[in-house]
Amino acid sequence: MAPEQNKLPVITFNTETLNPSNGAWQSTSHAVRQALEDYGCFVLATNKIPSDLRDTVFTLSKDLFRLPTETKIKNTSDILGFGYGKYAFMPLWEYFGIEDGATLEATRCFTDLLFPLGNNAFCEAAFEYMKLLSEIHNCVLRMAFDSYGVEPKHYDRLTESTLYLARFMKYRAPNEGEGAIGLPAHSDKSFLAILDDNDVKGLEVEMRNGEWIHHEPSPSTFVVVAGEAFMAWSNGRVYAPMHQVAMRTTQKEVIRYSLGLFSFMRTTVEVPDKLIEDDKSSLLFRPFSHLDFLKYVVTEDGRTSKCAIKSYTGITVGATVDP
Ligand SMILES: O=C(O)CCC(=O)C(=O)O
Ligand SMILES: [Fe+2]
Repeated sequence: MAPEQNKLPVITFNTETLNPSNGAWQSTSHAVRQALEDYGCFVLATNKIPSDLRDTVFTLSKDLFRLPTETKIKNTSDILGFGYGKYAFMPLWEYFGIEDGATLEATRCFTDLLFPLGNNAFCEAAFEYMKLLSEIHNCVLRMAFDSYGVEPKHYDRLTESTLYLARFMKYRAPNEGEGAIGLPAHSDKSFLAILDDNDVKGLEVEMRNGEWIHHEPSPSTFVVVAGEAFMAWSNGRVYAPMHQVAMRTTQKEVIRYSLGLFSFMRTTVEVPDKLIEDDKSSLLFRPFSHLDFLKYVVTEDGRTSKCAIKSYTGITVGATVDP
């Protein structure tokens, strides 16, 4: 599973790898864990999502962005990044979030709000697609947890409490004089994200050594990105990479659409004992409420911190005190 230089590792999920009693499950689980530790990110190749469903969701989601602004802004949320967003300082980027977006109920509420005359085709396709992404998400998590050898109760507790954010994003090409950055460099505050795009380049990921990988999209592949909450759960083993979206094109007609499913835990996130005992390392992150962490992220401290999760709940080990 060694990646080519300057490429993200590629991991395939198929019927063989997805059967836990098959040897391929174990080797794939280790590859997942390795990729999350080394890159915090990997390309997932799977045919679990039918290509016509994917095409339909991308086509129908374009309707969202054609709506008048007064309709778009009706999609609000108390949590930053969960509602509708378009900001003067990020002029290329626009997004809609659906809180609890892997459920039919929430997808229907969102659809009714934005399309009062109805848009059942969007609602059904978006729900079906996000539900499949949530299954892929759970599979990645289960593999990573298995590879760490933590008891299944840890997986059950977290996945039963998961709040999913489904996000629909659009990036336009820059006008003359505008920069290429659509979404500035950040690490995700989620546990894990599964991303997809309309095969238009743009996602760039920083490796541990500071070099940036420009991801080459392709149909039937997704990008899995670990967030800061996963890093804390793993006591710092999983890497939460900085990443950004850049529209490095002068062709005005190029538009990048992306879809993402981000997980947040409603229950306390804590490092399993096994991960401390294994290498006798010290606990680096106190147990924390993931949803409270999202409130911290928008405070002055949270916004200015180099790594929000470390300043929120990190424990400094072996700090020396100046005499
Ligand atoms: O559009 C993408 O591919 C990435 C989006 C992203 O990084 C985010 O929403 O946090
Ligand atoms: Fe992100």
